Amino acid sequence: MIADSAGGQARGAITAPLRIGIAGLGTVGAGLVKLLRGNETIVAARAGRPITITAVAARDRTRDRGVDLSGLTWHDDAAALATDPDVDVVVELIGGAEGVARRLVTTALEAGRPVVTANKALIAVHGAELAALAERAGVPLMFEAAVAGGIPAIKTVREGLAADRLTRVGGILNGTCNYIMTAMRESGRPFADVLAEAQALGYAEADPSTDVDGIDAAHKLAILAGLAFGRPVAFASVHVEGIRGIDALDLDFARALGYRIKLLGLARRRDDGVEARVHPCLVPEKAPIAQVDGVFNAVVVEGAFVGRLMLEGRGAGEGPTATAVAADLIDVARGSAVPVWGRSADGLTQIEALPRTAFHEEYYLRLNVHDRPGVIADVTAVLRDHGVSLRSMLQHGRADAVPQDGTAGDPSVPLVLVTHRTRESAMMEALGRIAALSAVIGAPAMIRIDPG
Ligand SMILES: NC(=O)C1=CN([C@@H]2O[C@H](COP(=O)(O)OP(=O)(O)OC[C@H]3O[C@@H](n4cnc5c(N)ncnc54)[C@H](O)[C@@H]3O)[C@@H](O)[C@H]2O)C=CC1
Ligand SMILES: N[C@@H](CC=O)C(=O)O
Ligand code: NA
Repeated sequence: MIADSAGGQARGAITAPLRIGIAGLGTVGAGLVKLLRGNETIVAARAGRPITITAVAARDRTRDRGVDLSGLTWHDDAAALATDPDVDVVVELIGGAEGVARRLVTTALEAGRPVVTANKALIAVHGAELAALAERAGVPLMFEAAVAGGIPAIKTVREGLAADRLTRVGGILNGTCNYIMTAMRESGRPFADVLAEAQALGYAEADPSTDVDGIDAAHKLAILAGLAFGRPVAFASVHVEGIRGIDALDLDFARALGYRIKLLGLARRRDDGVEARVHPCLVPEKAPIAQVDGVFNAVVVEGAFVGRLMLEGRGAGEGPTATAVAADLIDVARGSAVPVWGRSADGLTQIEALPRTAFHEEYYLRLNVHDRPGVIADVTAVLRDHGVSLRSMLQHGRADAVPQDGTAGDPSVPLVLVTHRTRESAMMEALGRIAALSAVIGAPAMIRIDPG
């Protein structure tokens, strides 16, 4: 139940504006100002009262953000929004699991102020303690924008599917990575160029390595898994790999084999625990998720009664993300309140995800090998020794193949192998031995295969 702090009046009779203070006026913050002004009448009708901005905080007071901030209180210290008497709800759009964002959200909840945030890092890492704080104060902590931008992912998993026993959740959870890999596949443009474009479009995190190293997707996956399985997932236990290791060759081979490569978040309930992981996957090109391109995200959920569903929409950018923040504000204005993890935070323990040695997948392997007799026999012998059986193999002499060891006539060629399902522990051991073979140059590339 929301206390009077969300407007100071009894439910049903609320007409006074909901006064909000926004910390962070970057892509999302400026987008929120534009949306609340552009859709003022719609928002007020749906919220049951106007939502007005009274105060803001950001790093640079002088920057032109394309929005009029005159008449608003400016705080140089964002944390001051938590105690500003003209602010009913604190909107945190700064980012980061620590620092000023954490301080602001903590202080606001302790002061009995509802909080709306887009900060997945903060919720993924500190969501358990923040949920307890919010519950103790009797105020909502909302974060729809934190997962998959404009897709109502939180609401779907936590509320729409509240009655079911969910068994799987995940999908394409990072717009920047999907944008980069789509552009590399479609136009062969270099990684760095496309990343710069994603940054200019406002898709990337302040430190874009958070995107390309898979951490942002892992934050979102941990949140979704926590909601789906009823307890927060210990973020450090999520297995995370990003897209830096994906070579243009892998995109070409994936196409030749009838797949596309996507950075996926996968959380599954198993009899022996919960898997929570983010890594690139080959998915069959005909699978619906393989068609989700560019900045679009896909959230896939499976439940015992509901079966499988997939939501698709823009996962990053000003408009979609601002829409999600504003929807949370409308919920706060109406007085609706749902516990952070869908159940009481009292005594909630965290889930430790299973280690990668427990994964069980099909694998795509790409080796760079000396093109000489016996190489394939050596590689397949190692796989056989570790109980890994092969489904298919591709070896292409490439026009650009060049000798790598200085010996003319013994050029390197890529060798691609696709395995049947096998335990990752066996695959890790086999790959260690394959990498040590004299005919194998450099580290093998390994990408898991998912049915999509
Ligand atoms: N950009 C996007 O598409 C999406 C972003 N998010 C999340 O929304 C949040 C904001 O992201 P963006 O708007 O993209 O970031 P941004 O980098 O464009 O904007 C951040 C804002 O915070 C301000 N700021 C930074 N440090 C500050 C400090 N110490 N004190 C006061 N203000 C400070 C900056 O001045 C800037 O106005 C992050 O948590 C991000 O993960 C969530 C979904 C999508
Ligand atoms: N950097 C993120 C922004 C949205 O969460 C992404 O690219 O998905
Ligand atoms: Na969302």
